[in-house]
Amino acid sequence: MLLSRMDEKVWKRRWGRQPAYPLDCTAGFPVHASDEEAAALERQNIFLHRIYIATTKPLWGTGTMILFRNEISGSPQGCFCFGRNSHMKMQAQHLNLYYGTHQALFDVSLEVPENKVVALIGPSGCGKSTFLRTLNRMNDLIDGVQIDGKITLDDRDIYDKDVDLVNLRKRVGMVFQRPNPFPMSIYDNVAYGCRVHGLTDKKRLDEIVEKSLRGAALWDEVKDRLDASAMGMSGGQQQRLCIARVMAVEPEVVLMDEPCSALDPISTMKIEELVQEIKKEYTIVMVTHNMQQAARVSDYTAFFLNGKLIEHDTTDVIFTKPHDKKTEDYITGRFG
Ligand SMILES: Nc1ncnc2c1ncn2[C@@H]1O[C@H](COP(=O)(O)OP(=O)(O)OP(=O)(O)O)[C@@H](O)[C@H]1O
Repeated sequence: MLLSRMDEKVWKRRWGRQPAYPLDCTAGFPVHASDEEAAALERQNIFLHRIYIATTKPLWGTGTMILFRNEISGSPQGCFCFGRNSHMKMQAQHLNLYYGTHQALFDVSLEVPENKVVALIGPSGCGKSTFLRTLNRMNDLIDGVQIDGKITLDDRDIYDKDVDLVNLRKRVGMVFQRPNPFPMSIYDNVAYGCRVHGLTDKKRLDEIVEKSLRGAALWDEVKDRLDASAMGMSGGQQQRLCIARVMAVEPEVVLMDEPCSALDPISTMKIEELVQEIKKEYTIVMVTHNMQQAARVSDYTAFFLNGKLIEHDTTDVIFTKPHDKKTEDYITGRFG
């Protein structure tokens, strides 16, 4: 008998908090029981006497999973997840990628929870940027790239034939390693994407430009020179401008490929603060070489090596008690 739902009042009384639905299980065994089955268990007090809590584990999401085992046999009986279980905004499943005959990604499966920051780490050439680019099909622009596997955005495969790439890249925006403002005014940089998508109303554009620049913590610095060229800004300002430009089209996911690698420490700090702030509204996947940065800004960390995803977990777990020796060696600077 497996538990997946219990009477909420009973649960609340016992655990002092509301259970979260839908429940799920990452432990690799099913958790389905009807309400009647769960209630029947409760009536018989089976929950109390025969099943005990064996493990609590933070989930790849935002919840905690309690795994129940049979007290006598020790076999898993089910699990219960509480806390809010994040919606998985994007999921890669068994992804392989080839540049011509060179295979750069091997069977990568990774979930990206909504409104979280996922850091991709690993030594140079391990496939972080390649993986990042698969999330909005930027690799399609490279000749000879072949992909198999699946990547979903809100459960829809982004590699389906009828997916509109312009719309996909609006929903999944990208900030590059080096700030790449367009050679035009600050205002026009931010308004660019909206205009491409057909927005011409000046008042609406003004609102969007201001909101995006505020969102990118840049408004106060540039509000009096919106018509000045973006090329005259500092590197850190340019990178925040690029983030504002992405935010202006209201993406759901923001991909960042080492967004601070060309920036000084103060600009880096500003971008990190910005990432913390904007994750309330966006889901962020960030490639970084900087371990401290991954530890500071991300909720989850995925470690890549030689095109393989070695492991992924909460950032806390990856940095304090990784499961794989290779991860530990990399985190502690023994290689890479
Ligand atoms: N356009 C390309 N054509 C052919 N091979 C490529 C291309 N881009 C990347 N690769 C190869 O794919 C592998 C993964 O590269 P990728 O740039 O994704 O790694 P990375 O982990 O992001 O590295 P870095 O940290 O140095 O940016 C490498 O072997 C690289 O040489």
